[in-house]
Amino acid sequence: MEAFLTRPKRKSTHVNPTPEPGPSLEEGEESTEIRLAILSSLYPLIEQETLLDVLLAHNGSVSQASESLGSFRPATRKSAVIGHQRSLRQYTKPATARDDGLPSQPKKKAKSKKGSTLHLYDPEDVAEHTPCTIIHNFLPAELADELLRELLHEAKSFEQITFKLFDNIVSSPHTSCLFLESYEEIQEQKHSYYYNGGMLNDVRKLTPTLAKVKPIVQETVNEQIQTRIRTRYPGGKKLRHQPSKPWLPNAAFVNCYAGAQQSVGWHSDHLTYLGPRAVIGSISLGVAREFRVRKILPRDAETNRSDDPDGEGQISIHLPHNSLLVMHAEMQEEWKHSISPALSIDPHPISGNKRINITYRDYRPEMHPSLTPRCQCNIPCVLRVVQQKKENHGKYFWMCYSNAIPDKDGCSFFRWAEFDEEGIPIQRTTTKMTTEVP
Ligand SMILES: O=C(O)CCC(=O)C(=O)O
Ligand SMILES: [Fe+2]
Repeated sequence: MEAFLTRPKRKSTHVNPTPEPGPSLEEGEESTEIRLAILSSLYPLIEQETLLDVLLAHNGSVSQASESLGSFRPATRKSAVIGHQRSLRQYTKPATARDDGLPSQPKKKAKSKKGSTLHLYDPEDVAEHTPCTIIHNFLPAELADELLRELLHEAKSFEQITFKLFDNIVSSPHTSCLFLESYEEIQEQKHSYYYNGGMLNDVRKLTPTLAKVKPIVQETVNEQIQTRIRTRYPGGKKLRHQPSKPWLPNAAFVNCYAGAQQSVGWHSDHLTYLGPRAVIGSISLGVAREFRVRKILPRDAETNRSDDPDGEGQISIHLPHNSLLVMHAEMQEEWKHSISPALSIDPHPISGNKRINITYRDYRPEMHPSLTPRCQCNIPCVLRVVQQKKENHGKYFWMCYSNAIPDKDGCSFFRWAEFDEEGIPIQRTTTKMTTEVP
């Protein structure tokens, strides 16, 4: 443990958080997230909420938390096997009048209390309690199997994404690869787009089946966006900074989780190239795994408490083979997600112990790195949003990326990012620069 924390440089340390191009660490929260990730990589069988509690009990000291966890082995842990269907509709539907004329039971609000995990299987529950919608049996069965076979073949040569964490080079505990539509876009991607401070070496052309499935995802996601706006958003109106124009997926980021222990830590996906209020269409194939989400509630600077501790628990959405999960426009700014390690999995007839995930993404032309600010390191900045602090909550900002580049220490560049109603960046000629991160 100490060796891990203090060793000056280490080739590939296995750690749990933020691979790319999806995830982004939250501002000012890096240390907690990263410390949690380190603990999580050391104790993969202990729930992240428990690890967080232990970490907080030791004032954020990983080594002390690790010491007290040293002999800890969870006595019992809920089975990770995907099984029964539990619906929350009984709690959330308005109660009907009683036959005996007595007043109806008050409507119970299902909450995900801090420290507990609410397991959701039913699409109506998912839409009600999370910023996602799920569609089961999304593709014709044969097409889903064809896509799975094709991507299992591709995944044989996928690599773990490595990035810099303090002075260590660490790698994500699963493999992935980015697929684009044309060779021009691949070249462009390899030479202009930065992720965690570096560029992607392995970018491939969409496979025939990824290309065939793309318009199906596009149509469904656009329908789902409209339904979401109509049924869930205030006044039935799109969110501020959410584009009105249709969602056009032009990239597919494919993840492969080989075995129960492969995972991805808590993160929000980078908005740098997707822009504000990004929507993502995510297909799951092969082994069913748990997708966990939790809302980031702003905290009071003095008490470090949120207004609604009952809203902070984890929600687990079960993602079976051939399901489409739409992460809606409120997701990346306000929630975090993860694929937690599982104790056990049900093998899939085609993929064995593997799960393939495809996230179709709309890399927006107005977010091209040639149009976004560069910091003093001459590298395009990363776009982030204030998630935790009440002050400036929801505001976007650009900051230096290169802290994540091996052998580079980065600079203190910071600039508020402004967007119009449609989420298009507003270019300013004069810029305010400060070293203070909100
Ligand atoms: O595997 C999944 O379902 C999620 C992957 C993810 O969060 C990402 O690629 O950003
Ligand atoms: Fe993600």
